[in-house]
Amino acid sequence: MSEPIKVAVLGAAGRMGATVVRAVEDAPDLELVAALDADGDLAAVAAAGAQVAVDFTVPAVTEGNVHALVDAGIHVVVGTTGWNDESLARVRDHLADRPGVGVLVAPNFALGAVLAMTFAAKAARWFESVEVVELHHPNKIDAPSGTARHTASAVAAARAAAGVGPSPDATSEGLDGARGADVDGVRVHAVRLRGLVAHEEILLGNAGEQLTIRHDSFDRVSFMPGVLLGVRQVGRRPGLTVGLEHLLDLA
Ligand SMILES: NC(=O)C1=CN([C@@H]2O[C@H](COP(=O)(O)OP(=O)(O)OC[C@H]3O[C@@H](n4cnc5c(N)ncnc54)[C@H](OP(=O)(O)O)[C@@H]3O)[C@@H](O)[C@H]2O)C=CC1
Ligand SMILES: O=C(O)C1=N[C@H](C(=O)O)C[C@H](O)C1
Repeated sequence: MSEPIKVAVLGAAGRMGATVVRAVEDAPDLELVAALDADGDLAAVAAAGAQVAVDFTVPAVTEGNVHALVDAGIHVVVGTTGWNDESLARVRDHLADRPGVGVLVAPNFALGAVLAMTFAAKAARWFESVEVVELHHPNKIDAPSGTARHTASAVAAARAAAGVGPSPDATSEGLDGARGADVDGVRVHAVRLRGLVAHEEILLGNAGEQLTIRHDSFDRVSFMPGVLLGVRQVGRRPGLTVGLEHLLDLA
């Protein structure tokens, strides 16, 4: 058997980070060499000989972590949300100067969530109306979720490519926020409720019919197969990859 991949986890005391630490420790082909939290020194990741770092921290620090790790020649798997076109472009530019280094940014590592997004994008051109509802635990700091943003963008791109116009909406008065956030022209609604983990519904409507695509993560272990797939593959994918769908042959 070949040498195990040396892995560091950033945000290791968090809900996701702690789950990733356990998953890496349980994987015979991976070796946990560093586990850092907010008070940790990023230099410890390179000092420990990490080949791949997994980032589940907070939107305010994740981009800085990625740039520092890329400088150190360490591949990065990022689950932290809050990324946008500009921050992704900065990482893509940085990687152009570091050939051989791979970064995977995925808003959702649950296989079912990736499939739900893919199915929604495929269905979107055939329906007059599409809206996205995401439902999460109330400790989540960003809204709407990274998954919902990624889904809405994919739906919008698929509709634009097919020449389908915006969902009909006669709303001309009401309270601010009642129609949710506008992501590339697709309405996205965020629910925060004690007891939930991570859930998403894509509602697609035509006259006389509705298709609902729903995914539920009941436990954070649901994200682990995708995270470990990313850890195993990121070193073989130089440059920036956005979305787990690219590793699943679904893009
Ligand atoms: N891609 C995916 O599949 C998934 C993505 N997520 C995303 O992952 C992120 C984390 O979620 P979750 O685990 O629930 O959040 P938590 O708040 O539980 O965890 C975040 C952790 O990061 C730590 N942290 C803050 N700053 C730093 C830093 N500079 N270096 C290292 N660690 C730091 C925090 O420490 P402290 O509390 O001390 O500040 C905390 O322990 C979110 O953006 C969430 O949206 C979540 C689930 C799945
Ligand atoms: O914060 C969470 O919990 C989650 N965050 C990700 C997101 O914002 O999409 C993924 C999943 O929904 C869980």
